[in-house]
Amino acid sequence: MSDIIVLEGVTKQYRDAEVVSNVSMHVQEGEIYGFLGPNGAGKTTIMKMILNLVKPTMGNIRVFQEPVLNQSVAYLRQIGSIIETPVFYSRLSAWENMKLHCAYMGYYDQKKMEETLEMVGLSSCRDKVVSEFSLGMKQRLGIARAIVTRPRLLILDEPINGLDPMGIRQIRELLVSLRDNCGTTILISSHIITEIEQIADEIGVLDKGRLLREVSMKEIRKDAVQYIELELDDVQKAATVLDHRFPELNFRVISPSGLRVYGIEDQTLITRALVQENIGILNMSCKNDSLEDYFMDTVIGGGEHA
Ligand SMILES: Nc1ncnc2c1ncn2[C@@H]1O[C@H](COP(=O)(O)OP(=O)(O)OP(=O)(O)O)[C@@H](O)[C@H]1O
Repeated sequence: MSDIIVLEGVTKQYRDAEVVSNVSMHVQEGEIYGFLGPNGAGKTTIMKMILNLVKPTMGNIRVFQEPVLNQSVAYLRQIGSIIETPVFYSRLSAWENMKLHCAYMGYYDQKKMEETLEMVGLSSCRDKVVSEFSLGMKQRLGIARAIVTRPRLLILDEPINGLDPMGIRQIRELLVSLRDNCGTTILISSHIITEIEQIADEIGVLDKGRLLREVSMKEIRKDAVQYIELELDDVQKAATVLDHRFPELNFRVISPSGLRVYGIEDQTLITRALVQENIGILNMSCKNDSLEDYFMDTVIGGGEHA
């Protein structure tokens, strides 16, 4: 697979603030690349630079193997995007907005437009004016507009903002199907890490403008640590008991009622000890480290540069 987006040593400075610092990243053709980072990490700024909406202060960006600065507008015809909140002609209907967008992109395919509105669940509201749309409906329309031309590359900044659980699931399935059936490459940011975990092939973790990690989901799953999570009626007492009885045990209190025990095969030893001390076990489950754990460890641990 070839790289469809490459950033080399990209920095963006606004006055005296460096909001993106020396970022190098690679998005391969046909993959879903999940962009994670706390508020203000620089995700939107990087997406804007890829779309040539903002110029980098330093460094190189190549899209489809060509430097962005040398590209003609034609390269934008191969990209669908949502950056921040999508904006529409609010007095026009969903259908009219789609038509205008297609005309602007030099693409008119009525069947595809109908199919796309169906894919995002908006067929029944196609003639409604956008000013009467809810936030979630506008978000769906933004996604429809981004994918109607079946672009080679999709850049989606927080596309599931404001969607209800069914909408989130529909969009998740839609993105996976675009990757699997149309070979679309997708760069997506979201604060809903569990959603990214379900669809991404590669992850980039950004914090304070620096790319801390670039890693495949396969790699994250391979290294995922197994642990037992216990919900208890007295976590502090449980921690004292475990400390005394099993001095070598690796465990961590994670919330006022939760405790995690790592690297243990026989959980009965622990549960028996807790029950003997009259500690109530409200819930117990065996889990793997999630992408959220990886993200928290990377950002809070201030992981090394990718
Ligand atoms: N035009 C601008 N002028 C000055 N500073 C800016 C400008 N645009 C963004 N910034 C700053 O750049 C930093 C990164 O912003 P950016 O929107 O890229 O972050 P983000 O990771 O997308 O955040 P969020 O998850 O909150 O959307 C922020 O500190 C922001 O205030």
